[in-house]
Amino acid sequence: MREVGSILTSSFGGSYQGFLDEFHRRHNGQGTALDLVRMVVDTFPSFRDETVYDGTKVYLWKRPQILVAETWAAFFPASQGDRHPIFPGEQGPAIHELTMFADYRVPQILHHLRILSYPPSLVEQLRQGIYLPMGCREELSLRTSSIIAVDRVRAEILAAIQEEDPDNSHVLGSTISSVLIDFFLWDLAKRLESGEESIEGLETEDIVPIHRTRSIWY
Ligand SMILES: Nc1nc2c(c(CN[C@H]3C=C[C@H](O)[C@@H]3O)cn2[C@@H]2O[C@H](COP(=O)(O)O)[C@@H](O)[C@H]2O)c(=O)[nH]1
Repeated sequence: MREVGSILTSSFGGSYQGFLDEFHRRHNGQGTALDLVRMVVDTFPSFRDETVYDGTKVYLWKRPQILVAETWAAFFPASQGDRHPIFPGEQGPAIHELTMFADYRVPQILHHLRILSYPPSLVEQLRQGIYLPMGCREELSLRTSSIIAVDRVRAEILAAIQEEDPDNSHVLGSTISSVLIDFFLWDLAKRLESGEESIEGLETEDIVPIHRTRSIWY
Protein backbone atom coordinates (compact mmCIF):
# COMPACT_ATOMS: atom_id res chain seq x y z
CA MET A 1 0.00 0.00 0.00
CA ARG A 2 2.88 2.37 0.83
CA GLU A 3 4.51 1.62 -2.52
CA VAL A 4 1.30 2.25 -4.46
CA GLY A 5 0.61 5.44 -2.48
CA SER A 6 4.11 6.73 -2.96
CA ILE A 7 4.15 6.12 -6.75
CA LEU A 8 0.66 7.58 -7.21
CA THR A 9 1.69 10.64 -5.21
CA SER A 10 5.01 11.24 -6.92
CA SER A 11 3.91 10.61 -10.53
CA PHE A 12 0.11 10.70 -10.92
CA GLY A 13 -1.25 13.53 -8.80
CA GLY A 14 -2.02 11.19 -5.90
CA SER A 15 -4.95 9.23 -7.30
CA TYR A 16 -5.98 6.33 -9.52
CA GLN A 17 -7.93 8.90 -11.55
CA GLY A 18 -4.61 10.66 -12.22
CA PHE A 19 -3.13 7.33 -13.32
CA LEU A 20 -6.06 6.78 -15.71
CA ASP A 21 -5.65 10.32 -17.09
CA GLU A 22 -2.01 9.53 -17.85
CA PHE A 23 -3.10 6.24 -19.50
CA HIS A 24 -5.42 8.20 -21.80
CA ARG A 25 -2.67 10.68 -22.60
CA ARG A 26 -0.07 8.02 -23.41
CA HIS A 27 -2.44 6.09 -25.67
CA ASN A 28 -4.32 9.04 -27.17
CA GLY A 29 -7.55 7.56 -25.81
CA GLN A 30 -6.97 4.39 -27.84
CA GLY A 31 -5.68 2.14 -25.03
CA THR A 32 -7.29 -1.25 -24.37
CA ALA A 33 -7.69 -3.17 -21.11
CA LEU A 34 -4.48 -5.06 -21.86
CA ASP A 35 -2.62 -1.76 -22.42
CA LEU A 36 -3.80 -0.61 -18.99
CA VAL A 37 -2.70 -3.92 -17.43
CA ARG A 38 0.77 -3.43 -18.98
CA MET A 39 0.98 0.12 -17.65
CA VAL A 40 0.06 -1.09 -14.12
CA VAL A 41 2.70 -3.84 -14.30
CA ASP A 42 5.36 -1.43 -15.62
CA THR A 43 4.57 1.20 -12.98
CA PHE A 44 4.04 -0.77 -9.76
CA PRO A 45 6.63 -3.47 -8.84
CA SER A 46 4.20 -5.05 -6.36
CA PHE A 47 1.86 -5.84 -9.29
CA ARG A 48 4.63 -7.59 -11.26
CA ASP A 49 3.32 -11.08 -10.61
CA GLU A 50 5.87 -13.06 -12.64
CA THR A 51 8.18 -15.93 -11.89
CA VAL A 52 10.75 -18.13 -13.57
CA TYR A 53 10.00 -21.83 -13.56
CA ASP A 54 12.46 -24.31 -14.95
CA GLY A 55 14.15 -21.55 -17.00
CA THR A 56 10.87 -20.21 -18.43
CA LYS A 57 9.33 -16.88 -17.46
CA VAL A 58 5.72 -17.26 -16.33
CA TYR A 59 3.39 -14.23 -16.26
CA LEU A 60 0.35 -14.51 -14.00
CA TRP A 61 -0.57 -10.87 -13.39
CA LYS A 62 -3.49 -11.61 -11.10
CA ARG A 63 -3.82 -8.24 -9.36
CA PRO A 64 -3.17 -6.01 -12.40
CA GLN A 65 -5.80 -7.92 -14.36
CA ILE A 66 -8.44 -7.92 -11.61
CA LEU A 67 -7.81 -4.21 -11.05
CA VAL A 68 -8.42 -3.45 -14.72
CA ALA A 69 -11.36 -5.87 -14.97
CA GLU A 70 -13.08 -4.32 -11.95
CA THR A 71 -12.45 -0.86 -13.43
CA TRP A 72 -13.97 -2.08 -16.70
CA ALA A 73 -16.99 -3.54 -14.88
CA ALA A 74 -17.52 -0.52 -12.61
CA PHE A 75 -17.63 1.92 -15.53
CA PHE A 76 -19.49 -0.35 -17.96
CA PRO A 77 -21.81 1.91 -19.99
CA ALA A 78 -25.52 1.64 -19.26
CA SER A 79 -26.55 1.71 -22.93
CA GLN A 80 -25.17 -0.69 -25.48
CA GLY A 81 -24.19 1.91 -28.09
CA ASP A 82 -22.19 4.07 -25.66
CA ARG A 83 -18.40 3.97 -25.62
CA HIS A 84 -16.68 2.75 -22.50
CA PRO A 85 -15.39 5.91 -20.71
CA ILE A 86 -12.06 4.31 -19.74
CA PHE A 87 -11.49 2.59 -23.11
CA PRO A 88 -13.20 4.84 -25.67
CA GLY A 89 -10.85 3.98 -28.57
CA GLU A 90 -11.54 2.18 -31.83
CA GLN A 91 -10.84 -1.26 -30.34
CA GLY A 92 -12.88 -0.58 -27.20
CA PRO A 93 -11.81 -2.39 -24.01
CA ALA A 94 -11.01 -5.74 -25.77
CA ILE A 95 -11.55 -7.32 -22.37
CA HIS A 96 -11.33 -10.81 -23.93
CA GLU A 97 -7.55 -10.31 -24.18
CA LEU A 98 -7.24 -10.70 -20.39
CA THR A 99 -7.01 -14.04 -18.60
CA MET A 100 -8.83 -15.08 -15.45
CA PHE A 101 -7.26 -13.97 -12.14
CA ALA A 102 -5.16 -16.86 -10.98
CA ASP A 103 -5.39 -17.29 -7.22
CA TYR A 104 -6.89 -19.93 -4.92
CA ARG A 105 -10.70 -19.74 -5.13
CA VAL A 106 -11.17 -20.41 -8.85
CA PRO A 107 -8.93 -23.54 -8.97
CA GLN A 108 -10.94 -24.90 -6.04
CA ILE A 109 -14.28 -24.54 -7.85
CA LEU A 110 -12.80 -25.79 -11.17
CA HIS A 111 -11.73 -28.94 -9.33
CA HIS A 112 -15.16 -29.27 -7.68
CA LEU A 113 -16.79 -29.01 -11.14
CA ARG A 114 -14.36 -31.64 -12.49
CA ILE A 115 -12.93 -29.18 -15.00
CA LEU A 116 -9.53 -29.59 -13.30
CA SER A 117 -8.37 -32.93 -11.97
CA TYR A 118 -5.75 -33.16 -9.23
CA PRO A 119 -3.36 -36.04 -8.55
CA PRO A 120 -4.19 -37.84 -5.26
CA SER A 121 -0.93 -36.57 -3.72
CA LEU A 122 -2.05 -32.94 -4.22
CA VAL A 123 -5.53 -33.64 -2.81
CA GLU A 124 -3.82 -35.10 0.26
CA GLN A 125 -1.55 -32.06 0.64
CA LEU A 126 -4.54 -29.70 0.39
CA ARG A 127 -6.60 -31.74 2.88
CA GLN A 128 -3.75 -31.66 5.37
CA GLY A 129 -3.30 -27.91 4.88
CA ILE A 130 0.34 -28.35 3.95
CA TYR A 131 2.03 -25.04 3.19
CA LEU A 132 2.96 -24.61 -0.50
CA PRO A 133 5.93 -22.23 -0.88
CA MET A 134 5.36 -19.38 -3.33
CA GLY A 135 6.38 -20.35 -6.86
CA CYS A 136 6.71 -24.08 -6.12
CA ARG A 137 5.58 -26.57 -8.74
CA GLU A 138 2.21 -27.27 -7.09
CA GLU A 139 1.30 -23.64 -6.47
CA LEU A 140 2.30 -22.62 -9.98
CA SER A 141 0.41 -25.58 -11.48
CA LEU A 142 -2.77 -24.68 -9.60
CA ARG A 143 -2.58 -21.10 -10.85
CA THR A 144 -1.52 -21.74 -14.45
CA SER A 145 -3.88 -24.67 -15.01
CA SER A 146 -6.79 -22.49 -13.90
CA ILE A 147 -5.84 -19.92 -16.58
CA ILE A 148 -5.81 -22.63 -19.26
CA ALA A 149 -9.02 -24.23 -17.96
CA VAL A 150 -10.99 -20.96 -18.07
CA ASP A 151 -9.59 -20.25 -21.55
CA ARG A 152 -10.88 -23.65 -22.66
CA VAL A 153 -14.30 -23.04 -21.09
CA ARG A 154 -14.39 -19.84 -23.14
CA ALA A 155 -13.45 -21.76 -26.31
CA GLU A 156 -16.26 -24.26 -25.62
CA ILE A 157 -18.80 -21.47 -25.14
CA LEU A 158 -17.66 -19.83 -28.39
CA ALA A 159 -17.89 -23.13 -30.27
CA ALA A 160 -21.43 -23.69 -28.95
CA ILE A 161 -22.44 -20.16 -30.03
CA GLN A 162 -20.84 -20.61 -33.44
CA GLU A 163 -22.90 -23.76 -33.93
CA GLU A 164 -26.16 -22.16 -32.82
CA ASP A 165 -25.76 -18.75 -34.38
CA PRO A 166 -22.92 -18.60 -36.95
CA ASP A 167 -23.91 -15.08 -38.13
CA ASN A 168 -23.44 -13.49 -34.73
CA SER A 169 -20.47 -15.44 -33.46
CA HIS A 170 -17.84 -12.80 -34.44
CA VAL A 171 -19.65 -10.19 -32.29
CA LEU A 172 -19.84 -12.52 -29.34
CA GLY A 173 -16.16 -13.45 -29.61
CA SER A 174 -15.18 -10.26 -27.83
CA THR A 175 -18.12 -10.35 -25.38
CA ILE A 176 -17.40 -13.81 -24.00
CA SER A 177 -14.32 -13.32 -21.87
CA SER A 178 -12.27 -15.20 -19.32
CA VAL A 179 -12.94 -12.21 -17.05
CA LEU A 180 -16.71 -12.82 -17.02
CA ILE A 181 -16.21 -16.57 -16.57
CA ASP A 182 -13.91 -15.83 -13.62
CA PHE A 183 -16.46 -13.45 -12.04
CA PHE A 184 -19.15 -16.12 -12.47
CA LEU A 185 -17.01 -18.92 -10.98
CA TRP A 186 -15.80 -16.79 -8.07
CA ASP A 187 -19.36 -15.74 -7.16
CA LEU A 188 -20.51 -19.35 -7.49
CA ALA A 189 -17.68 -20.53 -5.21
CA LYS A 190 -18.73 -17.95 -2.61
CA ARG A 191 -22.40 -19.04 -2.78
CA LEU A 192 -21.41 -22.71 -2.45
CA GLU A 193 -19.24 -21.88 0.55
CA SER A 194 -22.06 -20.04 2.33
CA GLY A 195 -24.50 -22.88 1.56
CA GLU A 196 -26.73 -20.55 -0.49
CA GLU A 197 -26.37 -22.78 -3.52
CA SER A 198 -25.43 -26.32 -4.45
CA ILE A 199 -24.62 -27.85 -7.83
CA GLU A 200 -27.49 -29.92 -9.24
CA GLY A 201 -27.46 -32.26 -12.24
CA LEU A 202 -23.66 -32.52 -12.52
CA GLU A 203 -21.28 -35.00 -11.01
CA THR A 204 -18.90 -33.09 -8.79
CA GLU A 205 -15.73 -33.80 -6.85
CA ASP A 206 -15.72 -33.23 -3.08
CA ILE A 207 -14.60 -29.68 -2.35
CA VAL A 208 -10.98 -29.69 -1.15
CA PRO A 209 -9.59 -26.83 0.93
CA ILE A 210 -7.92 -23.92 -0.89
CA HIS A 211 -4.12 -24.07 -1.08
CA ARG A 212 -2.08 -22.27 1.55
CA THR A 213 0.68 -19.99 0.25
CA ARG A 214 2.15 -16.81 1.69
CA SER A 215 2.34 -14.33 -1.16
CA ILE A 216 1.78 -10.68 -2.07
CA TRP A 217 0.50 -11.64 -5.52
CA TYR A 218 -3.12 -12.52 -4.69
N1 LIG B 1 -10.43 -14.61 -9.07
C1 LIG B 1 -11.19 -13.71 -8.44
N2 LIG B 1 -10.79 -13.24 -7.25
C2 LIG B 1 -11.56 -12.32 -6.66
C3 LIG B 1 -12.77 -11.84 -7.19
C4 LIG B 1 -13.29 -10.90 -6.28
C5 LIG B 1 -14.57 -10.11 -6.32
N3 LIG B 1 -14.97 -9.77 -7.61
C6 LIG B 1 -16.25 -9.18 -7.72
C7 LIG B 1 -16.41 -8.54 -9.03
C8 LIG B 1 -17.32 -9.16 -9.80
C9 LIG B 1 -17.83 -10.35 -9.16
O1 LIG B 1 -19.21 -10.42 -9.30
C10 LIG B 1 -17.33 -10.25 -7.71
O2 LIG B 1 -18.36 -9.85 -6.83
C11 LIG B 1 -12.38 -10.84 -5.23
N4 LIG B 1 -11.37 -11.69 -5.48
C12 LIG B 1 -10.20 -11.98 -4.63
O3 LIG B 1 -10.63 -12.64 -3.48
C13 LIG B 1 -9.78 -12.29 -2.39
C14 LIG B 1 -10.64 -11.80 -1.25
O4 LIG B 1 -11.38 -12.89 -0.82
P1 LIG B 1 -12.40 -12.80 0.39
O5 LIG B 1 -11.59 -12.26 1.53
O6 LIG B 1 -12.89 -14.21 0.56
O7 LIG B 1 -13.48 -11.85 -0.08
C15 LIG B 1 -8.81 -11.25 -2.90
O8 LIG B 1 -7.62 -11.92 -3.30
C16 LIG B 1 -9.54 -10.73 -4.13
O9 LIG B 1 -8.67 -10.22 -5.10
C17 LIG B 1 -13.19 -12.35 -8.45
O10 LIG B 1 -14.23 -11.99 -9.01
N5 LIG B 1 -12.36 -13.29 -9.03
